[in-house]
Amino acid sequence: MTFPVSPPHDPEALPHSHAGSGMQSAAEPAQAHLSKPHAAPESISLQDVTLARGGRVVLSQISLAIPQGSFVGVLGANGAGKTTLFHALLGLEPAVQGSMQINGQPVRRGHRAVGYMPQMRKLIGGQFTGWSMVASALHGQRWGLPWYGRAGRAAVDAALAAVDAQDLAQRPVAALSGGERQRLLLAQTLLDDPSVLLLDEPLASLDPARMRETVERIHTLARARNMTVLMSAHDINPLLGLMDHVLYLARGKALLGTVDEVITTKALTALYGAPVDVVRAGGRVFVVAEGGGSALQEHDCGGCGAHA
Ligand SMILES: Nc1ncnc2c1ncn2[C@@H]1O[C@H](COP(=O)(O)OP(=O)(O)OP(=O)(O)O)[C@@H](O)[C@H]1O
Repeated sequence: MTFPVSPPHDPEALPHSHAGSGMQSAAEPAQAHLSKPHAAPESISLQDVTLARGGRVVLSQISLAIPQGSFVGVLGANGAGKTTLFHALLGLEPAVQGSMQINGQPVRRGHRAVGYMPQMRKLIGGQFTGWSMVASALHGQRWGLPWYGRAGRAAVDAALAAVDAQDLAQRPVAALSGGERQRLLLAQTLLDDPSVLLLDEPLASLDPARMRETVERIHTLARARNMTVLMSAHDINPLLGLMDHVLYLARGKALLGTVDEVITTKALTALYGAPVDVVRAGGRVFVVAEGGGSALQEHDCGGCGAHA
């Protein structure tokens, strides 16, 4: 997927024409919440939330509600605020204004119901086995706990089994492929049996087949455990057909809805405040800025080749 460059924060108009669609934007704070069969309770909700980094507003007056069990792709150009949003939901970045709840409770640091896979994943502890690497995240601890107790060991075994990684348990992490390490990282996030998973670019550096396999694995796990998943990505295509909703961030605003509601020329042009084309070809979706490649960030050019 390709995204246009997002200019510095400029909270201007978003489309006001989605009434009745279930799509939510910061311009429509009173919009009905996303619908799910059986009226699932809210898993994540934000009211009028503004987030800043380094004294600069990154997301402005965001209001949204995500039902329990939703699988949400979080999309946006570099710097759009995906990681900032995750940090805020983890209680690591206080909101400048507004309120945020997870499972009906105000967000707080160290919430056991929230599993998190960070974006920057240096290979710390590559000398460990897969089992030790997963165990190192028990109860939020990292690296070096010598003894875990019976319950802890069972939790590690269960997490490894959940991601089909028992065969990696005794292998040195340094000798594993990126995709295998990804599975161990996912196992870490499952240790506390979370009801919400925040996954920051878990597909980074995977090949297309591994990307899809990873999304399917996470989707299957999420469905089986009724977990809410927010997964940030730079390419929407591996997520197509599995996401319930897209949360698209641009220019300090957020747009939440189904793929068909959000990933349209009209909706994204309004969100960006600049011409954006959504092109569907061969079962894939591409988002391109008017003027083509030069306006696009290299990192976002998952589909640039198709438009050359
Ligand atoms: N520690 C920091 N101090 C100051 N500004 C920061 C910090 N971290 C991020 N920012 C800024 O906040 C904005 C949002 O960054 P964020 O990391 O949330 O974007 P992102 O959508 O996750 O981007 P990417 O796709 O590149 O990971 C960017 O303009 C970034 O430069």
